[in-house]
Amino acid sequence: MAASAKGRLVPVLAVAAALAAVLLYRAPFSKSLGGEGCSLLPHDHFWIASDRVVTLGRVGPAAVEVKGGLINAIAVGDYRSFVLRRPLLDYGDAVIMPGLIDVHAHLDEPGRAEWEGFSNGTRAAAAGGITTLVDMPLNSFPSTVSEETLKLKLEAARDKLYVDVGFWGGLVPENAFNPSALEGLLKAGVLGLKSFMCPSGINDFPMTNSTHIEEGLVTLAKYKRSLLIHAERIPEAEDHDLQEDELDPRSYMTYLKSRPPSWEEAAIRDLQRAMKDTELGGRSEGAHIHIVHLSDAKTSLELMKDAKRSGASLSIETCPHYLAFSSEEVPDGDTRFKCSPPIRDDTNRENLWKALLDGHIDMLSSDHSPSTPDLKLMEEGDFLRAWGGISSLQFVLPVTWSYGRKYGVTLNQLASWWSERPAKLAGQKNKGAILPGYHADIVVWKPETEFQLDNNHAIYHKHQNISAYLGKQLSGKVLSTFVRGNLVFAEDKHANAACGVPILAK
Ligand SMILES: NC(=O)N[C@H]1NC(=O)NC1=O
Ligand SMILES: [Zn+2]
Ligand SMILES: [Zn+2]
Repeated sequence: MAASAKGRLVPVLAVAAALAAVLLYRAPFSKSLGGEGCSLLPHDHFWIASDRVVTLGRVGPAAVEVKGGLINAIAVGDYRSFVLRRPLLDYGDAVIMPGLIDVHAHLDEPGRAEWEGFSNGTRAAAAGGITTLVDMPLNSFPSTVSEETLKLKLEAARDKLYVDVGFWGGLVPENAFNPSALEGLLKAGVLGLKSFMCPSGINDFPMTNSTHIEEGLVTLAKYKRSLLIHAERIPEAEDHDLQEDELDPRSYMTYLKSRPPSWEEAAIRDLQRAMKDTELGGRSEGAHIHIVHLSDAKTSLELMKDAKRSGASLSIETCPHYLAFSSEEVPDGDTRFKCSPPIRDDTNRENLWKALLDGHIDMLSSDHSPSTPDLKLMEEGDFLRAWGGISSLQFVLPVTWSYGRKYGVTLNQLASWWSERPAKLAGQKNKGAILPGYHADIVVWKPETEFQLDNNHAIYHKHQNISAYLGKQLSGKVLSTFVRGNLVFAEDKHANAACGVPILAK
């Protein structure tokens, strides 16, 4: 009777309730683990449920039916009183949320697999509840700037992906004025393009100016794809108040002053025409500009708010390290915190949170950009010469949650910043939410579980000691990660086979 009462809520349950043969797993479910191959579960059709399922804009008890890699049905309400025909993974009060989509990660393969690589990087992603990531076109060698180099990426990725991976291509001076080369790259399947407005630190990925960008956008408009921009530019009349002999390269302040907010501001000002071009009726209507890793929460942000108000197709991301850390707390010589644009002061950090909560910053990404430890120059602690990039991929969920609790961050906001909006940016129509018909890309996690991120913690990065988060106390443990219905990570174990797929735009 109880089941039929619930049947009013979700009719599918009335059908399920009539069927016998209940198989119930209660997580943790060690005995059920050990599936061969792609999934730690030996099932293709099952239900997962908990008291906190993030779906349909709400959080509450629900059961999610997974069938053939897709979400088949969602039954909201007191699922424990239902009788379900298929195996049910009952996660109790853990959170069931759409898997995270990280639109900004550097996996560095081919060419620099010793920095990270597809296998380690996607295992770290799975362990962190990330079910899709989009790889940046630089830091691998060669950079992904042509149809041919995309092919090399795909070859290098074969059989190494534990989560699904898409690819951004590079917009560089060599292809920016060559629409047929760009079309070749877009047709080959990159989800969009990425360019730098300052030196990237990678020789075969030169910077573009605003003219290159305006031209590239015209081609992107035809394909309705996005241009991601690293927006920092060295202003022409840089009045360096830094005297060479005053520089202490171990001081974080030296590094901070060497890349002031005016660099971000100069780039955004340069982009004003390009942003205008994306408006309805503009030269590049249909294209979209996405500013990666915003650090300056002041003038750069205000300029972009204006552009959005005028109708530009524009989105903004920031990264957990800009929300978690402030320049005041970066220890001198600790180059694990070096990234560009730099982590700024505490007031700026507060303003970034405010902009995110107010909806002016649209989404989050990791900008996971590790290197080998030697390039971090940890012994010298030289901020000016060390590799700039924060290693963080596995920890973005607990970091966002742990540092966001003070600001009252909700699970729905996490799902919007980490799944729904990134899916849209990457053009993934069936990812980014728990909804019928969508890919069963799901993270199950316990927000309340605290852990110390120390050397005893299983870290799947190639070089765990370069992560800026090491030593931090975090809250939020990932229990299970599903990619298209495959249980790819559970109980600190990965599935045997890497069954993530490359995502190519059509
Ligand atoms: N090349 C590269 O990964 N650069 C990244 N690192 C960083 O800190 N900011 C970036 O853009
Ligand atoms: Zn960048
Ligand atoms: Zn980056």
